[in-house]
Amino acid sequence: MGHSGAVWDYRAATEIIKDWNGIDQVVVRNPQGSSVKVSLYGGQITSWRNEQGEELLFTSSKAIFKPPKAMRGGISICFPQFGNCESLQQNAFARNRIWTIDENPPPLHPNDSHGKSFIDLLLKPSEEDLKFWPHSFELRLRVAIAADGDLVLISRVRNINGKPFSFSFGYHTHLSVSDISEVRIEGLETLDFLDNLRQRERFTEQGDAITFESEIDRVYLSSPNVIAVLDHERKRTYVVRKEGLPDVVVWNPWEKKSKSMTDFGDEEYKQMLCVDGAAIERPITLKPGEEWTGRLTLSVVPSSFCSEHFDLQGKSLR
Ligand SMILES: O=P(O)(O)OC[C@H]1O[C@H](O)[C@H](O)[C@@H](O)[C@@H]1O
Repeated sequence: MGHSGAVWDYRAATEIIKDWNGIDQVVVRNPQGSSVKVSLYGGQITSWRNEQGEELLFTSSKAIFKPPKAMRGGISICFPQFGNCESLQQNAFARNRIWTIDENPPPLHPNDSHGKSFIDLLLKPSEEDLKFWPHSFELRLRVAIAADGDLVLISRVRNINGKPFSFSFGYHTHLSVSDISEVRIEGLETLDFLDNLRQRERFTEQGDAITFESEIDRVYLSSPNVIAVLDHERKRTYVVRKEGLPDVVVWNPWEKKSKSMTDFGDEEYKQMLCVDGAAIERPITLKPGEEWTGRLTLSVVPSSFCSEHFDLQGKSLR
């Protein structure tokens, strides 16, 4: 769809296409040509491209585009649980449900206006969902592509239940990298983390920036709101800004685990790094009628913008 006249009309900036299973997928473009795709299956972000049309998120060549699993790649919305617990499937279940387009969402905070290229999605629990997670909620997701190409995700969870409930949440984000051994994360140094590879034992990060030479699956706790993922080979840096999401999960399955995953190529761990803004250690509790908001903004900047300058670029989270 094109747009008519001088005014950028967000309806014209969105296009509905069918995804791999005939499920609707919304493509949102900004006037500069950056785009994001979101599937109504899981509210999963399946693509984020810059003005040059370059894909910025990783998707496995072996991804299985079929419910009931989430597609291996992009960004999946993990709610009401990020991680494992006995009653629910790992990282489930919002990412395995069909969402709807929210034509008339309650207004967002005025600071949450990111131009006019956006779409709003909504998930409510089915009767079946309520049997194993008996808490009525509304989960809203705003997906926006800002004028500068930033990808903005705003999730809102509202308790429409008679009783309080608690949940964890995560944006399970697969970044596309040139070579994992050339990548480092800045912003997590000296933090405490739970090591999922060692029964969630708590450790303190020692070194400088985080680099990769083996499998990693950690929940960094109470992290700063801005984190940088530097890709030396591509000379570009992902800047992750978050709000309401104190924790960061860092995951790479490395060689051995990759080989055991049916929906992931044996060598693909080299081109992927998951850096997930999340709320895990302290679950969010909502009383009846209360609402929680979790915001994530992803930007890509040339690596020549060194990390100390991130806060000087005039980019705030909102
Ligand atoms: O296979 P998935 O359910 O998408 O999970 C993939 C990974 O997600 C998170 O990063 C968890 O910390 C990992 O333990 C998990 O293996």
